[in-house]
Amino acid sequence: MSNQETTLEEATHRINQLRTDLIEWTRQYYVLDQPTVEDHVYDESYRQLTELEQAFPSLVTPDSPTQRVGGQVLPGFEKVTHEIPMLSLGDVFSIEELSEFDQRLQKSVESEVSYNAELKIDGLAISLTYENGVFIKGSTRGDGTIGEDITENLKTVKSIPLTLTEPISLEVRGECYMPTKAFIALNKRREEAGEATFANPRNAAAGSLRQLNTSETAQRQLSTFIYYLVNPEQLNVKTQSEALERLTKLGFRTNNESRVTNNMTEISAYIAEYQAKRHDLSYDIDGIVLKANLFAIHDEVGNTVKVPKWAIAYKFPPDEQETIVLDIEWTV
Ligand SMILES: NC(=O)c1cc2c(=O)c3cc(F)ccc3oc2nc1N
Repeated sequence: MSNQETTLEEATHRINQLRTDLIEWTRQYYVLDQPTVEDHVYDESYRQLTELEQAFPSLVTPDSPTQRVGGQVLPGFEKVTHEIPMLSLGDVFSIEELSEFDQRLQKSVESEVSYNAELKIDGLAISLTYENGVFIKGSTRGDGTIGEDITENLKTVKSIPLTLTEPISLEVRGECYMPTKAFIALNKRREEAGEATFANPRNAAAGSLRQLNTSETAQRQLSTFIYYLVNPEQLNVKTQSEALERLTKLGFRTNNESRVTNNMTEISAYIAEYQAKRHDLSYDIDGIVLKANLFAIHDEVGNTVKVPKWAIAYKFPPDEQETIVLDIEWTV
């Protein structure tokens, strides 16, 4: 075999090994929050992969970790139509209103309604589409029907898998957010650079995803929690709690603070627990989301034009910490 072929074969073998390692290490660090290798080990492998791909461009694949860095400056964002509208959640602001929602829903269906209770992440709603297990499109909610194609920016978000653990085609939805630590560091950098700071992590995440310079997005340390499987029957999943388990197995980052609750007592306890824990979390939440756990109930009660009738968001009252910050800003 000529020298070139041998190195091509070696390169193929070496690239596959590096890619497998880097994809697994990325998943452990960014999806599971359980890194197993030191940064310098990751960086050295990444450097070798980049070098080999530059020497053998034909060996680059869409799921290679090197495809995440962005580095393009986009002319703008294409529009995307959501085949299935991306709705918003109805809001309630008290346990009484929540109880009324629960009673209304219990009355409109025969079976006992149990809810999957989830933290309401304060970020930006996104939709991710995969074809045969490969990430092909990501978009914002927009007005629920028309969103913006931000695929290139979402590729830089390391908790978003570029390939799934199974070669299936599906759409999922979730929240893209900026962790509190990343938000504080970003605002510090911006302040030092004499740039305007972001008011909160949600605005920072939105601003980061709307960057036309994708390498800027790549530096914003965004993360995700995926919470919605658009076609659960496709995967033969019957409840929201099962859907979250399935999404995790497929390689998505899901929030593991969610819990099935069977009555208002358990719901109130969950709300009290996370209202107390709110500032110990590494990300902002602005409430709790309750979803009828059984998908059969979703089909039975359906949606209004704007919101699902099988889910509700309970918003936390603004806590003193936020009001103090507002006062300081106001006086300044
Ligand atoms: N911010 C959130 O953490 C969060 C948001 C939504 C939604 O916006 C949402 C909107 C729908 F039409 C249906 C289900 C949903 O479930 C959701 N679940 C969540 N955990």
